[in-house]
Amino acid sequence: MTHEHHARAVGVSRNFGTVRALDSVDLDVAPGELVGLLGPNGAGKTTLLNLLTGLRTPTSGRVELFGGDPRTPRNRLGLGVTPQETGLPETLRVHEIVDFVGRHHRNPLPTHELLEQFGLTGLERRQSGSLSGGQKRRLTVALALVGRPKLAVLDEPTTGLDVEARHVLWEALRQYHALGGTLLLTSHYLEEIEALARRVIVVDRGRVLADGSQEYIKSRVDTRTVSLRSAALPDLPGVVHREHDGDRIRLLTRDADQLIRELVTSGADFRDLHVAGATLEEAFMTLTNDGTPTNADVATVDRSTS
Ligand SMILES: Nc1ncnc2c1ncn2[C@@H]1O[C@H](COP(=O)(O)OP(=O)(O)OP(=O)(O)O)[C@@H](O)[C@H]1O
Repeated sequence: MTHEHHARAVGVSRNFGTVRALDSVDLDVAPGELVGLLGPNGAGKTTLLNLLTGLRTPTSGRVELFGGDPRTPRNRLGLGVTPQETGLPETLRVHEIVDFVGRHHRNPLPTHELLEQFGLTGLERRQSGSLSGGQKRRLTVALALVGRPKLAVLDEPTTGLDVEARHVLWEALRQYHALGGTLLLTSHYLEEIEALARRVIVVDRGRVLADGSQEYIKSRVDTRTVSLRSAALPDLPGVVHREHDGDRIRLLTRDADQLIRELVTSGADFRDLHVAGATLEEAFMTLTNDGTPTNADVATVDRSTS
């Protein structure tokens, strides 16, 4: 049976005691989409994935998986999931774990093929307890795809991976998508969403702030980056976010013209001035906060050190 949406939330809210984790969220994921869910810590991303995959129920509103109730086992057959945290049986070998999970599916991917895709070839006979953190993470994401799911829901699939391992995983996910798979993933790495997702959904404080193509998200915020070199720059009005890399300073602002006027009248010594449009990361920062540190800052640090 085909459905217009693989996953859908209609007016969904979820409370945990007095915390409103999700507040009237509407979301749909159509077959073949590759959707990135972005949001700072505590935004509600995991809660949303848990509702869509049937691990939790909404306080109000409706969720659908393949057109039905996500808690009905039949509706979950086409679903592959990697939660934020997973445990693997430590004494089982890698191939035993993949074979075991694969046997729950009608048409599993051959184990060697899956391990090759995820850069795990050669580790078949290793006990999972002896794998590195990054190898374990790749294995748990691979397990979500072993059954050739129609929809894969991955909560921060690359957290803890080094740059090389992250790229291997991206390639595996791209391959899954190219073969018709639908992907909904969260990430703290904005460059990851930028590299992978066609559609981006920005969530904060339980609400969807923006939903659309990367270009749309960027255009939602009329933000510019003013980049310059200066040994000492005073605080300037109209700066949404400020970042230092040696003497290179990046100022995020909604009004570059005004900021440059302020810069000149401040009398600060500066050189090598550039003005550029918003990257997805900058759009995200502007949408979700006005200067307080968020995961976007973490992602920036990660990029600069990688
Ligand atoms: N089981 C729970 N009991 C109480 N509060 C919860 C529970 N699960 C989530 N919350 C709260 O709901 C809000 C949303 O949490 P959620 O885990 O969905 O955010 P997130 O966007 O996935 O965050 P992160 O990026 O840190 O993983 C937070 O305020 C969190 O503390």
